[in-house]
Amino acid sequence: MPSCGCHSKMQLTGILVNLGICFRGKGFMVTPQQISAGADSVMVLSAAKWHLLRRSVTWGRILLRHESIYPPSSGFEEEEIREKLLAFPGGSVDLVKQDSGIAVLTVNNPSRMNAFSGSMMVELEERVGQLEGWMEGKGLVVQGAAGTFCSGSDLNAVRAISSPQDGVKMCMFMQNTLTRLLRLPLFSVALVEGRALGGGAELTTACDFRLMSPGSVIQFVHKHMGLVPGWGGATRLVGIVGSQNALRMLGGSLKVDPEMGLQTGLADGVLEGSPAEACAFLQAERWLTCYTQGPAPVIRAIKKVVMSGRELPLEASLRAERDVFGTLWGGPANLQVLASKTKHK
Ligand SMILES: CC[C@@H](C(=O)O)C(=O)SCCNC(=O)CCNC(=O)[C@H](O)C(C)(C)COP(=O)(O)OP(=O)(O)OC[C@H]1O[C@@H](n2cnc3c(N)ncnc32)[C@H](O)[C@@H]1OP(=O)(O)O
Repeated sequence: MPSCGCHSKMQLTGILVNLGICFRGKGFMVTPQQISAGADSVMVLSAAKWHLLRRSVTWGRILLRHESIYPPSSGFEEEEIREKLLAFPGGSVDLVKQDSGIAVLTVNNPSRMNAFSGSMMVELEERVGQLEGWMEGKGLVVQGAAGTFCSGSDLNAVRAISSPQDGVKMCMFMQNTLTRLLRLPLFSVALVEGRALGGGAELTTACDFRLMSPGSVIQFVHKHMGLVPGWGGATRLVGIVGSQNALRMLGGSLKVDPEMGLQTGLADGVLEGSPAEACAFLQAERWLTCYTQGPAPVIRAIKKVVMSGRELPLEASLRAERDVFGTLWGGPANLQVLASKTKHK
């Protein structure tokens, strides 16, 4: 059992406090004040608790601190990959943060059916970083420009990044970015118009929800490319539609239309007909607003606790839920409601 010497206790506790995770319980808790006073009240942890706690700290650090899912030891040198991708310019990924707390992220490369050039992959990571720092954010609509969603990687870039090593590096870069996108503490919806192909289909799975317009298609064309999803789309698809439907969609490279999307659960809603292109975004924004009405801290906390339930082992998730709860109990939103006549019609 690791001797939980004072230094490591302080180190561990420091990590917990740094993560804003303060456990309360029998002898098990140190307050930030105690830490600054050189706490020695952190009890020696049992081996099992030490392992569990370390894992939950690791989990918590990755979930809450936007850390990379690939450490440098896995060959993921983010700066090196970024430089390689910037060698393939074209298009843009645009972000508008609205006062309503709902942001709009647009994959903008219409001459290429919104295919991701290398520089757009870098821009996507930068936009996700901006959203991670947007404390007022409650919702996000991800869309494509010019009435179509995204046709995956730019094939010109794909042909140029053809070595397995570079392909895997691009894969890790996009997996990391899309995982952080999905973990944003806000409700995200992919507004699918036209086609979402290949990596574009994978991008839809990195949002909490998907809304499809009439005639739109989500298609995992990877098999036709001699590939499997590489941006994390297969992993997320299984969680969304289940393994059988995932096998069908990937193995059959099925063209998922709005009807099949609703049947399988890949689509959470279908937009109304023409002039769809005129108000598709407004419909999506209105749909999202049903879930993002309310104080930003509460909306963001809801996403955090659901994310913990989705990704963490039971006890770590319960602890994360408790800590998020602790940030709201007795907070402004809670006290304001308690001060009024509380009735939920
Ligand atoms: C991990 C997955 C990831 C990867 O492996 O790296 C991928 O996503 S691989 C790419 C997967 N995507 C595709 O294979 C889609 C290829 N494109 C098409 O099938 C069709 O273009 C379309 C999307 C079905 C649209 O067809 P259509 O309406 O007939 O329009 P065009 O074909 O004429 O396209 C207009 C214009 O756009 C260019 N284009 C379209 N998609 C891409 C792309 N992915 N990369 C680069 N360029 C693309 C297309 O070449 C046309 O350009 P011009 O020929 O210059 O007019």
